[in-house]
Amino acid sequence: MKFTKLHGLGNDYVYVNCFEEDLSRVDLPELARRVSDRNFGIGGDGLILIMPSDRADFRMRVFNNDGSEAKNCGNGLRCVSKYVYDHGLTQQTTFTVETLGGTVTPVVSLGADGKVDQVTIDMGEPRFERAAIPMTGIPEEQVREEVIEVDGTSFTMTAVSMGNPHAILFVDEVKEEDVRHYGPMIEYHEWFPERTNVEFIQILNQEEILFRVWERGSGVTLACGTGACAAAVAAHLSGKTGRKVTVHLAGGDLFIEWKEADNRVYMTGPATEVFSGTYLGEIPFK
Ligand SMILES: N[C@@H](CCC[C@H](N)C(=O)O)C(=O)O
Repeated sequence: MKFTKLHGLGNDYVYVNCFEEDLSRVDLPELARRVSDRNFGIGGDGLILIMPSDRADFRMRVFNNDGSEAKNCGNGLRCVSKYVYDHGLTQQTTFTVETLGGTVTPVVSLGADGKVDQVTIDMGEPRFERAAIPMTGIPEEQVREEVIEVDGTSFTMTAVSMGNPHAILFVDEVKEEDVRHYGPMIEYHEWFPERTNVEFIQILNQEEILFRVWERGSGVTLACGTGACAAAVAAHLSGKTGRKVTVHLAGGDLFIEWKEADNRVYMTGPATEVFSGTYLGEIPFK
């Protein structure tokens, strides 16, 4: 199986071009676990398939490194955009990509070498109702600056769906050890029937947020695009930032704008291709 390794600010996935590779008989969750393994596989935060779509120009499927399938992935979308343009699957600098969370429209900007450098993506409208996250409780109610208690510690949390669930925790100081300790407890908290991504954010000023993430199904990663969008939305809702912010992630910066005119969230950031190769490990069939 041919693959390409790309990352968005260090959020790295193994990408397979399914216009060329037929994975229809493959056990995809198991393949994701195998290729993601950093010792026995290729290594990555998960597996992303670039596929034909019958309703958009392309389709993206995302599997976390535990094999669970996610509805959306911001860094993945930027990398898919880079891949399809740089590898000649499209000549257009804007196109549509179908995900389980809806269809999005990336716009790529080219560097001096004619390859994709930055990608801006209309990530759609954020959702706040408990039913949309999903969270237990009254379906139409929103969770805004609510207290969640884990292991004797209280966090102020706002829940946002960007096609996938995000628990945004406002903290005075982002600490790596807290992400590793409390992240998994909140991911599996009984309030979240489909688990959740967990973001720890520290507001630096009206235009900047410091951000660390515990991703559902992948653990600590260096960046999360949908998480950065959700963090920008939650911070603005609480009156802590404006509508345009720079989010400082462990792997670098993303620029996020939640536009008032259309209520949609726009994410801009880089995508990087690192290497490609042939996976010689055993392919698990269904
Ligand atoms: N890294 C991603 C999100 C990947 C999926 C997530 N772990 C989930 O299960 O929802 C991003 O950049 O958005």
